[in-house]
Amino acid sequence: MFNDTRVKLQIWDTAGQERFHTLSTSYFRGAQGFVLVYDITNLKSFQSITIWMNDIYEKAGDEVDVILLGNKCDKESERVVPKQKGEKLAWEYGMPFFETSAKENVNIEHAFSVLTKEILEKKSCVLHDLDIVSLKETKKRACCAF
Ligand SMILES: Nc1nc2c(ncn2[C@@H]2O[C@H](COP(=O)(O)OP(=O)(O)OP(=O)(O)O)[C@@H](O)[C@H]2O)c(=O)[nH]1
Repeated sequence: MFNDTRVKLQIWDTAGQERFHTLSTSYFRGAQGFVLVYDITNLKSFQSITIWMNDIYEKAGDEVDVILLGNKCDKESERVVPKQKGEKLAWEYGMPFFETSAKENVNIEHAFSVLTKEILEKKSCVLHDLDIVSLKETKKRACCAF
């Protein structure tokens, strides 16, 4: 629930396709938000984030909302990606960042709430803009009719 509005999320998991970098463009088309997840115990997964960001910008546009998650934060002893590196990367792209643990349910709900809120805020902005456009158009038509 956001401001008394019930929101239904439709979440698509890439189900391993990302390993071959063969994600169908239908994953990007029409998506309003992206959750980019790396594994804090796997450097390669962190390094791939930049490639995915470029893909998202290219295929979904730079207006789309993205959040970055460093998952498996319960495995502190196996960590190879410092938290600051995740924070810095997220800062460079201007996106929210959280370390999460899907296993221990750390920050998962919060992360999705933040993404949902960003999407909703953007949507209400667009609707507001559309209102302004249609108002202007109505006025113009009225003017021409005289
Ligand atoms: N310790 C720990 N293990 C996790 C966490 N999240 C996922 N795992 C484990 O990591 C492995 C991979 O998890 P998946 O959810 O299949 O990861 P994925 O990247 O979505 O895998 P694909 O769907 O094949 O792309 C599984 O063994 C999970 O149990 C976490 O937060 N902590």
